[in-house]
Amino acid sequence: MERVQAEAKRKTPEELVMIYKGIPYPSCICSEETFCALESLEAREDDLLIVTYPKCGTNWVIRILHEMLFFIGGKEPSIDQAMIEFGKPEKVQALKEASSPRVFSTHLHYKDIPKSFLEKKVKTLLILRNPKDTAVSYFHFSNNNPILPSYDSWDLFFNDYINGKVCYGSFFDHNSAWGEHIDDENIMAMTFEDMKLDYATHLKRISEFFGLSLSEEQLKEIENKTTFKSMKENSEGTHGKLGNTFFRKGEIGDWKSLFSEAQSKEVDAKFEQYLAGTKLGEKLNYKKYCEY
Ligand SMILES: Nc1ncnc2c1ncn2[C@@H]1O[C@H](COP(=O)(O)OS(=O)(=O)O)[C@@H](OP(=O)(O)O)[C@H]1O
Repeated sequence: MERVQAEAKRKTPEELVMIYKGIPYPSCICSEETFCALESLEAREDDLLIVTYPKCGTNWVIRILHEMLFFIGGKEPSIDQAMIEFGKPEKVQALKEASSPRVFSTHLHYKDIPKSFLEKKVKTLLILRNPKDTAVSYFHFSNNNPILPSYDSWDLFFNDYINGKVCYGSFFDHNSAWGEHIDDENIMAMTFEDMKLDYATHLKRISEFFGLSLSEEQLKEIENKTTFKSMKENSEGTHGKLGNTFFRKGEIGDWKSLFSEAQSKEVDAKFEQYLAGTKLGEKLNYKKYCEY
């Protein structure tokens, strides 16, 4: 990872981004070759898939599933914790050979998920977060992670975010396309906010969804190990020098520290256009978390 970051520091902001099938990605860790190789990744019925738009709680849920599988099988899944789309094309071979159960995570839009995952109806946990906190988290992450273009101001970032020009494209496109599948039998959607406010209940729902039978004591232990505080304390070990960047505040409502009223209204308008009246929109509980 340090080599990748050193390489990133030599690139111009434009060079840090590559476009694949119309969507921008961080060029230091994504490539067309890897995307092509992923198309031949065969899913297995016992795979576990986590889907998120960036900054919605991916690392939190990956850790949860690793801890759960540790209790079930006595060892953690062999796959590294990066998104399936990150890395060199050879890495896809390692994913193919990894022993079951495999925990995969991705920020890909629905249309770009390897087809086999859809055909095999792999159990998929979709983690959602309100678009305003997601934006603020993404802004800080972009300015602290050399592989992403950095921004001289929040306003400049906001402009790219609202126009879908950040890596992984538009939050609203991503959410509305996944939202069409929210009732698929193999998909369970859960919000960052619900997890924060009623963690024990949602931890149990995750274990039940994936058919992982855990005792109350085991769930309690997982809960304690995966609090924000605990994950932040261990973040240097799990995420190296970027640990503090991955585990920044872990709060609901931090968007109020940066959004202007006009920016808030712009996001409200996008929500109305893309998600209001949909099941996913309802799940986001937009009024509660995003009212200015
Ligand atoms: N355990 C726990 N509890 C509460 N919040 C947590 C937890 N773990 C991660 N986080 C917060 O999730 C945000 C990072 O999201 P991702 O892991 O999806 O980031 S990434 O897309 O993979 O870079 C980022 O949000 P912000 O703090 O708002 O920036 C993290 O702090």
